[in-house]
Amino acid sequence: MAPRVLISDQLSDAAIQIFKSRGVEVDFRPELGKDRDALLAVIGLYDGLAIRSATKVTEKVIAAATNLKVIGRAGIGVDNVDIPAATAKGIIVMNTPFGNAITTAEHAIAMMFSVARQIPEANGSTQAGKWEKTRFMGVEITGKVLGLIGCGNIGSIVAERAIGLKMKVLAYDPFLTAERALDLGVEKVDLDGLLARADFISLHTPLTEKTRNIISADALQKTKRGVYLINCARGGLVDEHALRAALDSGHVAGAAFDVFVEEPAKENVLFGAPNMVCTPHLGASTTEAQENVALQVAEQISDYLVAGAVSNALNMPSITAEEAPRLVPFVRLAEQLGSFAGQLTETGIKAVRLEYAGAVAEMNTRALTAAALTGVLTPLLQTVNMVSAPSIARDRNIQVEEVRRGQTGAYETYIRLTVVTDRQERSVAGTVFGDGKPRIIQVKGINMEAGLGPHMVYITNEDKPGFIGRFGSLLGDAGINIATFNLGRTEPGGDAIALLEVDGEVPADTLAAISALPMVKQVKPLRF
Ligand SMILES: NC(=O)c1ccc[n+]([C@@H]2O[C@H](COP(=O)([O-])OP(=O)(O)OC[C@H]3O[C@@H](n4cnc5c(N)ncnc54)[C@H](O)[C@@H]3O)[C@@H](O)[C@H]2O)c1
Ligand SMILES: O=C(O)CC[C@@H](O)C(=O)O
Repeated sequence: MAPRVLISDQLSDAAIQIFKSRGVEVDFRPELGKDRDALLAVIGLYDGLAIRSATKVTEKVIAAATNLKVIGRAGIGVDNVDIPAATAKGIIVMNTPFGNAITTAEHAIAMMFSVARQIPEANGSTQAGKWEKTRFMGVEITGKVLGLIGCGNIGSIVAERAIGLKMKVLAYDPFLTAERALDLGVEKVDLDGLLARADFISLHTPLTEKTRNIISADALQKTKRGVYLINCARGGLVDEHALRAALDSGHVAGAAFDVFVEEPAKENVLFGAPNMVCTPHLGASTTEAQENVALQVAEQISDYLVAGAVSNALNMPSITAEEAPRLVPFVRLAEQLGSFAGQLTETGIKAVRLEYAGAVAEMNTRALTAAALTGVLTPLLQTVNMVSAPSIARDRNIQVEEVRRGQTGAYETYIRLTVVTDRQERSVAGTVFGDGKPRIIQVKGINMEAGLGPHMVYITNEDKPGFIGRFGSLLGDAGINIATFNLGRTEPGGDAIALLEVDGEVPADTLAAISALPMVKQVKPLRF
């Protein structure tokens, strides 16, 4: 059945064409972004959801989204999506991090000129027939200092444009490296240094607990008298009440805001302040940017739903469309190894260690580790997948370790998974053969070779004569057919293991009878 996607915000037509051309069924219902109850009523029908900023994907929406696999944000900010809730439910959240960056940077520059020359007010006054030539005295930006708070995708484009306009650019961004600052031609400074020196300040960070009110009343006091403030990033980065006071007192000469604490901003403390320029979150609103983000989001959602490729996900490692087909058998192997160990683990897990050797060490091991953790956790939890497993492991303080090395043994590819509990370490290793099928090749360091089917039985026993015959009779008496039988042992007469595929579920009394055989140490039915 073709996957179904809902577009619940205004998105360029380009997205619809892409979905259709990829064989994805698409419903374009932008009215649902503003009607939560209507969205709740239908969201259960969809595998994918494409949004901009109007749709609020809350915990409640996610709880109702029983089939949803992916949420794609045509844009950058994902503050309208409850990512922890989506992650916990195994839903991928993607954005399009570059598609509207130039457009938004241009908006910030346009806002800087607008406020420096009071263009909106001068426009209103002129068209009202007032011709107030002496009222609108502006400032030049040439030679002025622009302070950027946040110098990522958009901030760095603003920096390039501002340098082209002959401004001196300072940047405060804890994640900006000295090399990148040098490349961009900006001076990396601390926040207080920026506040003290900037003639214009432009914000380009996400809204986080660290950046909320980064421009507070206190920060405003540290700025130069006559400073201009531009915010085309997120409402909440600036304390709006403190800014209003600073505009009224004339300490801040002007401010240009595209974003507000509450949106849509129908009323706001900043409205009507002296030299305040406002736009209704138009930063990304150009034909070019909207086409870019719509195309990108539709491609990303389709790639995931149709081919399993993951790009620009905020809660899952990326998997390219090219690598997806090669990765799939290893994802299956990693998940099976995890599931094998997870089903045998009965006490709290302290750590999971993954060793990748040979060609698989060069693959996307983050994705494989996510698959292995899914396998480990699935027997313990109701719903877990590659999206939610790493965060569940983190929440439960399970230490996850990855080791990668070249080929060491006979197998071209080799993955060993070890689960560490308070009581013991249990490891299981596997490979993928040329037929693309995963095989188990080692359990507890004992070599063997077994494929995994839906019903398996795992036995540890002493390597003594008579075990196979008695064990086979017990299964035969219960009417259970053996499909495959694989054995391994440390040494003749030492520890032995048996891994069988059977054609149905083994009844509990048969398992009990097997477990009562004198040489048997452990019997465990496994499901895959
Ligand atoms: N107005 C609009 O329509 C519009 C359009 C696109 C993006 N945006 C917003 O613009 C902002 C920037 O987007 P981007 O694509 O450049 O993001 P980005 O992730 O590329 O850059 C953000 C930068 O902020 C920095 N940063 C994080 N925490 C910081 C802190 N405490 N102090 C200083 N810097 C910090 C990061 O290191 C990063 O370099 C986002 O909030 C995004 O949602 C708005
Ligand atoms: O979709 C929009 O118009 C705004 C997008 C912008 O806020 C973003 O974060 O990408």
